[in-house]
Amino acid sequence: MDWSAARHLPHSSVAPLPVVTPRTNDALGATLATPLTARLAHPPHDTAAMDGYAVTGQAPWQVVDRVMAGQVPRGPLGAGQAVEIATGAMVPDGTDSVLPYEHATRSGDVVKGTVPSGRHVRRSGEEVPAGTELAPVGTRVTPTVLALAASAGHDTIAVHPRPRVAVVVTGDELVHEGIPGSGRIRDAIGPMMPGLVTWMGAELTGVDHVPDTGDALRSALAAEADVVVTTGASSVGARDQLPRVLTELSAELLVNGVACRPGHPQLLARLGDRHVVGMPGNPLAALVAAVTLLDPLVRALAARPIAPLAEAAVSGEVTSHERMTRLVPVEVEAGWASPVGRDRPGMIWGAALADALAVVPPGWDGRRVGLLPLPPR
Ligand SMILES: Nc1nc2c(c(=O)[nH]1)N[C@H]1C(S)=C(S)[C@@H](COP(=O)(O)OP(=O)(O)OC[C@H]3O[C@@H](n4cnc5c(N)ncnc54)[C@H](O)[C@@H]3O)O[C@H]1N2
Ligand code: MOO
Repeated sequence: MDWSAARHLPHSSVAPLPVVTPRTNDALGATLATPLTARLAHPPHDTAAMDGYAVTGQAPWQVVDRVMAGQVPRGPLGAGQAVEIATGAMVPDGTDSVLPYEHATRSGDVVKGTVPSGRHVRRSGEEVPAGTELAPVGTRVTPTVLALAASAGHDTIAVHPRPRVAVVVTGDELVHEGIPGSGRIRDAIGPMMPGLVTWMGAELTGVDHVPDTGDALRSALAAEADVVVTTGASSVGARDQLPRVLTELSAELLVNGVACRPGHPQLLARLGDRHVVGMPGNPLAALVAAVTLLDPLVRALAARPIAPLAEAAVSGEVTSHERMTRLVPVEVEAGWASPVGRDRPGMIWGAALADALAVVPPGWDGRRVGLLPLPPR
């Protein structure tokens, strides 16, 4: 399948996860499924914007009370009266303005000073009338959206949750610490995935290492998750079990091979209510599959749109392939993309020094490239 078609496929073929209503504070990273509206006005009552005196009528004023934050004034303010007041405290009915301490002269219970009418009083609903739509459906719940939801009175919010992603690393040759012995290599993809999955906005349920057998892969695919990502075992070798196991499980193959370099043997399959992303074992090829299929899948499940590609002019040597889209690790600076090299499929070195993967389609005109961002360096 064409690279761009593969990247866009999750948005036409995969429905968002069902709506849930977690406690507001637990909804970080999810996507609003209903518009966020103000359940209360902001400010909720007339409040002082400065520490000083709430006053009404002409100076001098008689100080009759004191209202600190969270307290309710005992009664309305009459002409010639003042109450000492804290920023954010509720002003008494009848308050005209707040005279800041800096502009006030007090002797005993009498205060003097000048303040224009209406100054330093925030009126109820002046910033947000109750019922206002604050954020539309599809908004990602960021830390500031959480703050907004809480201040608007929401104890729970309706969201599409962050997809749960389980990572399954195959490869009998892999070791996870020390210097590998003959025939063995260090696992590079297992360490890459947690940060990548979290950066994409999904929730990692775990990274499992399984032997290269059909049985092990089959039971790993049953992980409790919305998406199971496998690495390795995707090609046509004697121990490359994934295509066979998916056929045995009657999985529906949505993408089976993508016309890109590296990362050709990547796949996307539906298995009941879960999805499987099969990533090649070569580490750069795995990264390509993660940004080509996994990131759009996570977004589709989370009801978020696919990210539009930024563009850059190219400085340095980049060649296109006659049939395949090439994905080339580049540094990006001031609108220019420069290849960093060290980009053979088995090497993760170049990608580790890159800001993005440049998208070089077949028949590229040699001018601008699309950029798939990598996690910030
Ligand atoms: N006859 C063919 N052979 C291959 C083809 C093909 O079309 N016909 N495609 C090649 C391409 S392209 C790729 S990419 C790989 C994909 O292979 P698999 O996904 O089956 O992965 P493995 O065979 O298990 O491993 C490939 C390579 O990557 C190393 N590897 C695996 N896992 C890790 C890891 N977690 N960390 C670091 N390195 C890893 C592994 O040792 C192999 O060197 O197939 C080609 N072959
Ligand atoms: O897809 Mo493979 O990455 O070219 O080695």
